Parts: sequence; structure tokens; C-alpha cells
Amino acid sequence: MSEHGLLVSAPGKVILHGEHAVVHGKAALAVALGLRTFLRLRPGGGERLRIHLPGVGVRREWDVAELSALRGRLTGGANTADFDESKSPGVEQLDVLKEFAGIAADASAPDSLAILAFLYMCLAISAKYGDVPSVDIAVWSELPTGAGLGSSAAYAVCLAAALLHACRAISCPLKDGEATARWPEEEMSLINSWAFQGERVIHGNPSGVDNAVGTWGGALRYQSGKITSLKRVPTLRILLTNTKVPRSTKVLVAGVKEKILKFPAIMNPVLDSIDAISQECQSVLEAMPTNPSPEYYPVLEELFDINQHHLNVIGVGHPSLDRLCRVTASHGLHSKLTGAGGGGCGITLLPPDATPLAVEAAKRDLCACGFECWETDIGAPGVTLHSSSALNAEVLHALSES
Ligand SMILES: Nc1ncnc2c1ncn2[C@@H]1O[C@H](COP(=O)(O)OP(=O)(O)O)[C@@H](O)[C@H]1O
Ligand SMILES: C[C@@](O)(CCOP(=O)(O)O)CC(=O)O
Ligand SMILES: [Mg+2]
Repeated sequence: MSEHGLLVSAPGKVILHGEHAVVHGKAALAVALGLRTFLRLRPGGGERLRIHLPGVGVRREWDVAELSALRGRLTGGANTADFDESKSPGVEQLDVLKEFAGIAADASAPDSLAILAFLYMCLAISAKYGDVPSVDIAVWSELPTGAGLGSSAAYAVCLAAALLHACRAISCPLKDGEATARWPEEEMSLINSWAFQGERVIHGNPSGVDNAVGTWGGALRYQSGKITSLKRVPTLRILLTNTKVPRSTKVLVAGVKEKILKFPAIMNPVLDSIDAISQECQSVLEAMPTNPSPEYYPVLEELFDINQHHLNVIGVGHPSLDRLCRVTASHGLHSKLTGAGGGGCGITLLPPDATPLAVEAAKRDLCACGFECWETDIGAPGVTLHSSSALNAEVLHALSES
């Protein structure tokens, strides 16, 4: 590792259809966003492990020996089976970590969850592959946190790749002179499994779709752990709008589960219908030519409208999202929430025949509501290792200031 260390990045995601239903075994269609989270890993000094997470206001450090002793307490000595990537993080393990880090028992604040996920992943990965590494880690992101764009998964994917690298569990695929590189398939699967563990700490009961997109990138269908790349993805223009209403994925996912348990005969058909929407959308996307062709859009738009109603029925809507949909509808555009809902972001389909005037007017009205909106690329690459020359002076300065 050079003095600047190495740089890893992972994309956020947009779920086109299937959020929440995917937690209950239905299909979801998701695409990687052109907005990424970055992690810089540097050799540590003085047998210390340091994390700097400016996005959630965290700067912490620990003695490597202290962390090794803590790891011993969690594994009961040499038994690493309790820390396997196929097992959910144990409630008691997380309680020990909360006490160690001085985090409240009902940890739900962004900084608490970020520290907890980091500590769990660091101790679990090092228990399996070697010593607790003495490294400095800094993570920053282009993604809004807690807004439905998978910032938790992008964070967990970056941590998984960096910690597996620091513990020498994966290779360094970057060759001299290359700006970026990706890991071989088997190592990507390992990164994905460990990122899922981080998501479990942050979300409680994640489906795994977000970390799959963060790892593999592109556009994919996800169902019960099965990941399939979409055969063909047309160039879709999507407007992202952040209502800026804060919410927690963990709380929303738990609320949906409660509703399903309370009204199974009412809620299960809704989840089945969302599943059918994902199937229908996939068929349309795969039938569409790569270049935009307006005739396919009315169906895509209707599917957005139906799903948005379903998401309201399962209890993850919000007045701010209703407003977003009304504003775009007044310009002939169709929207739905994306991610966990309850606030956060919505997506609006921009058909090729939408006039630039209509799109600009919609953007203006959305901004007048206090929302932030922007167009971004979709289908971005998954987890990537960058040459440290990508760490330009601007980034280094921003990190040292925050
Ligand atoms: N760049 C980051 N640095 C540290 N923690 C992060 C970062 N991005 C996300 N997180 C963690 O993920 C949480 C947000 O996850 P979540 O509620 O699932 O929303 P979303 O994934 O939609 O952004 C934050 O509260 C924080 O704990
Ligand atoms: C609601 C859900 O389907 C997606 C959550 O995405 P986000 O954390 O809101 O970006 C949960 C999941 O799939 O784990
Ligand atoms: Mg999340």
C-alpha cells in the first residue's frame, strides 16, 4: 500500500420496482447510480485503527490490542464460527459492541449505526482471516444518507472490500499504470456476502438487493438472493428528487412486516401484485430497443403509478412523496418513491418525447417545494478499486478539513 493508501468506491442504487416486496421473497429490479461512496485505506500508525466518517460526523480510534481482546470476548476464544458471513450478527454480539463503543442500546442514529456496522465487520472479517488490521479508514459519499438511494449498502460494500483487502482475504487486481480495476467474480461474491452483514447491522432485515447492486453494478433482477443481470437495458432517463424528509429504512421495513402479520390476506396479494409489476417491467425493458423509443413509455408510466399506490397501501408513503407525484403529474410526468419510502427520494420517468420545457418546469416546481432534483446516469459499474493517483489534492484537502 502506498503512503496515500488505496481507494475503493461503490455506487448507490435506484429500485425501479419491488422495494419492500423483495424483503418478502418477491422480485426487485434495481440499477446502479452514477453517484458513489468512496473509501480511502491507509496503513495505520502506532498499532491503532482509525475511522473518519465525515458524512455522519464520526472520528474514532482504538488500540488494535483492545479490539483483539474485544473480538476474543465475542468469539469465546478461538471459535470463529459465530462470526461467519452466512450467520446473522447476534443480538448479544451487537450489545457487546454497543457497550464498547458507548452507543445507546436502541442505536438508530446514523453515527451509531455506522460505527456499529464498522466494528462488527472489522472484528468478524479479521476473526476469519487474520489479525485486526492497523489501518486508517476514511469514507465519504456523493449520495445523500438515509434517502432511499442505498447509501448504507454502498458504505457496507466499500468497508467489506477494504477490510477483506487489509486482511489479505482478496487480491489486489490493480496492475501498474491502470486507473481502475475490479476483482474476480469469486472475490466479488465474498465482498457481497460481507457487505450483506453490514446491511444486516444497519437495516435489521435487508433483502440483499442494495449490496448486490453496490457490488455488481449495472442493472439487475434480485429475488431471494438470486441475482440476474437484465438481458438488455435501454437508456432510461430518470429524474431523481430528494424530498429531504428523513427516515430510517430499518423502521419502515419493520412497519411493513407488522402490517403483513396483522392483515396477511390483505397485504400478501399487494406484494404479489408488486411482484407482477416487476415481471411486466422487466419484459418491457428487455423488449425495448437500446435507443429511446416513446411507444414503450405509457406502459412503464402506468406501472410506476400502480406501484406508487401499492406502496402507499403497505404504509411507506409520505405526504411529501404525494406532493412530488402531484407536481410531476401536472407536467404530464409519472413518479414513484424509490427505496424504503416514508420520505427520501422519488423517481420520475422522463420519456424521450417529454419536451425540455416540461422537464425544466417540473424541476422548477419541485425545487419550489424545497426538494432537490437532478438527473443522473444509471447502470454504473459496481465496487471498484482505483489507483491512489485518483486521490487528488481536492479530495485530500476536503478530508483533512472535515
Ligand atoms: N458515507 C457514510 N458514512 C458512514 N455511514 C454511512 C454512510 N452512508 C450511509 N451510512 C449509514 O447508513 C445509514 C443510512 O441507511 P438507510 O437508512 O438504509 O438509508 P439509505 O441506504 O437509503 O441511504 C446511515 O444512518 C449511516 O449509519
Ligand atoms: C425497502 C428495501 O427494499 C430497500 C431499502 O433501500 P434504502 O435503504 O431505502 O436505500 C429494503 C431491502 O430491500 O432491504
Ligand atoms: Mg439502506
